[in-house]
Parts: sequence; C-alpha cells; structure tokens
Amino acid sequence: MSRTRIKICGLTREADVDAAVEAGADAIGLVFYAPSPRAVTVARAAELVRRLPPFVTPVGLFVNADEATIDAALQALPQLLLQFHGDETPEQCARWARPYLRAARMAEGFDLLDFAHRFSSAQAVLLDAFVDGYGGGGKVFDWSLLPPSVPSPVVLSGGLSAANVIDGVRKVRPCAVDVSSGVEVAKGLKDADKMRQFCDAVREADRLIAAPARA
Ligand SMILES: O=C(O)c1ccccc1NCC(=O)[C@H](O)[C@H](O)COP(=O)(O)O
Repeated sequence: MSRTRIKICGLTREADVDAAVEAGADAIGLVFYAPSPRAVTVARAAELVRRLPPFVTPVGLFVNADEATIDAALQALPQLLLQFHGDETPEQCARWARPYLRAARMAEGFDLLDFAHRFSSAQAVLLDAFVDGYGGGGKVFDWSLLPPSVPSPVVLSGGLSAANVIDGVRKVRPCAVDVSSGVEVAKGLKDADKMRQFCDAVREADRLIAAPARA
C-alpha cells in the first residue's frame, strides 16, 4: 500500500513553507479567500511557492471565487492544484480542465456518496467538518458518518493534529491528510515542531497499517 500523502494548509510565511517541506509535507495550501485570516494575495503566494523544491505541490484554495480570480492565480502560478471549498458546482470545478480537489462539508445527513458521484471528475474528495466560514475551523467531524467505501480517493481533514491523525488514518484510510489549525500557534502562523510531529505521526500510522499486530 502506498504512503499517506500530507498537505499542510493555510501557510503565509516563508519560514513555515521551509519547515513544512523539512517536516515532509507533500503539498502546501494557499488560501485565496479574502475573508480568511490565512488569506494570501497572488503575489504573496508566488513568493511562497518559489521556496518549494520539485515534487512538493502548491494547492490553491478557493471559496466561490469568480473566474477572474482563479484565472489570475493560475496565470501567476500555473502549477497550482485547485481546491474548491465553497458551493461550486461540478461544471464550475471542471471549467479549468485541470486536476482539482473538492471539499465536502461533513455533517449528519450529508450524502457523501451522491456528492462523490457528482464530483467524479475530482482528483479526490476532501472531507472536512461543517463549520461556519467554510473551513479551516479545526473541528473534527464524526468519522463514523463515512460510508464503508467512497467511489473517489479521499483526503481526510478537519481538526487533525499529531494527537488524532494516527487514529484517523487507520480508521478512514485516506489517500492523504490535510491539516491547518492543528499545526498552528495562531491562525496562519504555523509551528515547526507541530508540523514535524504531525508528519511523523502520519508515517507512524502508515507503519502500523503495513505491519498490523499479530492476532
Ligand atoms: O483556512 C481557512 O481559513 C479556510 C477558509 C475557508 C475555507 C477553507 C479554509 N481552510 C481549509 C483548510 O485549511 C483545510 O483544507 C481543512 O479544512 C483543514 O482545516 P483544519 O480543520 O483547520 O485543520
């Protein structure tokens, strides 16, 4: 089985980008949503992305953005993987004809199977907790709400930290995990130790899955 990929979202500082890469992140998320305390401009995002070595993916997060906003981000940063975190339709997400992640806001009664079918063109469905303000709320959703299988790769997010990510990876078996609040000292300001502990915990989860305890 392949390792669980790691995305660290909501970076705003060069030092945090360097520390995320050093910790072992596979992707960093840049929030292009002005109301967020983690929002960055396209120019700022370009400065941060310049720090990335090859094979670490920058992800651009949008919430109900207009086409011009996404066009501007892609013009400056054509390597962005898109993440749609609002109320975007499948047609809107597919408009750029490029890989994208689609966030599902998990709550009781939410039909994830229907959602995954509607967004079958997504590279993965990102499972986040339903919060006011669309995301990045540091809230864990009830993982038992998940159906036994989902017809798309899933990224687990919502209130993850080094303390709960091993459990989350073992229970949900996502292709990747995504964290923001759980590795912060304040919104938008990451902590190098927390990022390292988080990545180490994901590696530990992978080891435990690969070598289950003998019965
Ligand atoms: O980070 C934000 O402020 C934000 C605003 C609006 C939509 C999404 C947002 N963030 C999403 C993420 O950071 C992650 O994809 C995910 O939700 C994990 O967040 P957290 O629960 O804080 O770990």
